[in-house]
Amino acid sequence: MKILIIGTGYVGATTAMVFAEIGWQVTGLDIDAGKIERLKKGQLHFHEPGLEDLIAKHVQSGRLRFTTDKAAAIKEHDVIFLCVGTPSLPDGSADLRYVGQAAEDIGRLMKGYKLVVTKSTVPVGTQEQIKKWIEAAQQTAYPFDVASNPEFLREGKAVEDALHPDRIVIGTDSQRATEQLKKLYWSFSCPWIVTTPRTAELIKYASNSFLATKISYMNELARLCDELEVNVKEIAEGMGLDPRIGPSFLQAGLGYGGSCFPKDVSELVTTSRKHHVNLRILEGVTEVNRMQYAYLLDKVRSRLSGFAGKTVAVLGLAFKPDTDDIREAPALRIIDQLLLEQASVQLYDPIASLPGNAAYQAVKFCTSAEDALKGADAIILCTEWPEFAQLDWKKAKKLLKQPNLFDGRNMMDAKRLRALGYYYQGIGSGY
Ligand SMILES: NC(=O)C1=CN([C@@H]2O[C@H](COP(=O)(O)OP(=O)(O)OC[C@H]3O[C@@H](n4cnc5c(N)ncnc54)[C@H](O)[C@@H]3O)[C@@H](O)[C@H]2O)C=CC1
Ligand SMILES: O=C(O)[C@H]1O[C@H](OP(=O)(O)OP(=O)(O)OC[C@H]2O[C@@H](n3ccc(=O)[nH]c3=O)[C@H](O)[C@@H]2O)[C@H](O)[C@@H](O)[C@@H]1O
Repeated sequence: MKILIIGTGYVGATTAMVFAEIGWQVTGLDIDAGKIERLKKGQLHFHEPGLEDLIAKHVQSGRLRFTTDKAAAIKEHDVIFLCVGTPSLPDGSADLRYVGQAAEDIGRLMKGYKLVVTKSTVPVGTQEQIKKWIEAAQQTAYPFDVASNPEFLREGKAVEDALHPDRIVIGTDSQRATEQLKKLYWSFSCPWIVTTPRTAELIKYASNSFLATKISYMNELARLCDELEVNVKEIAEGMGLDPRIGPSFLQAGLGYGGSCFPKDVSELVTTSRKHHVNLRILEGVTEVNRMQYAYLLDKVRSRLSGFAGKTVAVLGLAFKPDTDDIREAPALRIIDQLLLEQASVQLYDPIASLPGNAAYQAVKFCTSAEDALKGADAIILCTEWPEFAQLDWKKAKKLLKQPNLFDGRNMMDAKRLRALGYYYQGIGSGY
């Protein structure tokens, strides 16, 4: 079986690598010619640890190739994975325009049987819609099957997650599709869930939304911790030792960002409303997350008695470490608000960069953390890059106008920084 991956972003490029790594012949197709040109040379168009080396390895071995030629690619491959984006529409629901275009291409250009597998995160019922799109575009009624195969990888850990998944979820009504997918994933020994397309689609949204719920729960609790002079990190540790709770996703901070949690929670809430079900917990999760950055900014504003004329060093821009992805990054909201309130912003991130639009012209983008700290009245730590923990904070203090450190990721040792003379505040750092 030859595999075609439509969409070579984070998920598509990683999926292409995985199938090449386990021995299949794989082609990546994208409408973005720039991305494809780079991938053909074994170069990645985003930062993801370890991925570029593996892609280069398989481009060189000939097992992995990339193209923009839809017609040839769709004709030549029997198994097609959809890995295109599904961003949010203004009403919060998922924009299926790219999925629709890819399905339409497949229907129009197929010349024999195809198995069409959706890895993109799509609302419940989308497999039925994909079937309709393909049928509507077909000139000849070639047979095909559809299957949902949601992806659970994390950015920054994509290689490890995709090569060693916790589970493989397949949603299809077709026995032939199930057998083909089992063959494709031959080397994986993790648990399998084979179910209906709708169940598979909902498993993905329910998983992301639950993880987002854990985060918002801890963030709300962190606010209480601040009032009670209790440290939320110790609360998380104490809770996490209960195996029914588990230690992961209990880190309070600036809230969740990224291309998935915000859009997926919002899609699930929107879909539920259409079905006259109010997911009140998830509405609360969204609301807590929406205001979490403001909770930290309030602390900074009050310490500085307002932002006008003040210099603020923002450390970290990416929505989390080990990625250059800034989609829905809390740091962006913080910068927007600081600029609105006429602060001077000095920003440093080891990898991520700001969007090129005029709104950010006023931000001084620095080449090191030390550079960003020079003359600052306060530091806001937005992403827990390990290099920030390793900074010489004693020396750094001399660069600052005022030693105010606001740790939006609770990553620093509060006691040590206070002993060095910093005014230190985390989120729920309590005492
Ligand atoms: N980024 C992540 O960590 C994860 C993302 N997902 C889901 O996977 C999907 C893809 O996400 P990303 O990889 O982050 O998106 P992305 O934006 O990085 O990549 C999507 C790619 O699809 C291409 N594309 C769009 N329309 C196309 C078409 N008609 N034909 C060929 N290529 C086309 C775009 O040019 C782009 O390169 C989304 O539904 C997302 O929710 C799921 C799990 C993890
Ligand atoms: O559907 C997706 O796209 C993916 O979304 C998340 O992965 P990702 O967004 O890459 O990153 P996470 O590690 O989950 O972090 C998301 C956000 O939550 C924040 N977070 C995470 C954990 C925590 O305890 N506290 C917390 O604030 C992070 O800082 C980050 O902003 C899920 O973890 C993946 O399983 C899923 O496949």
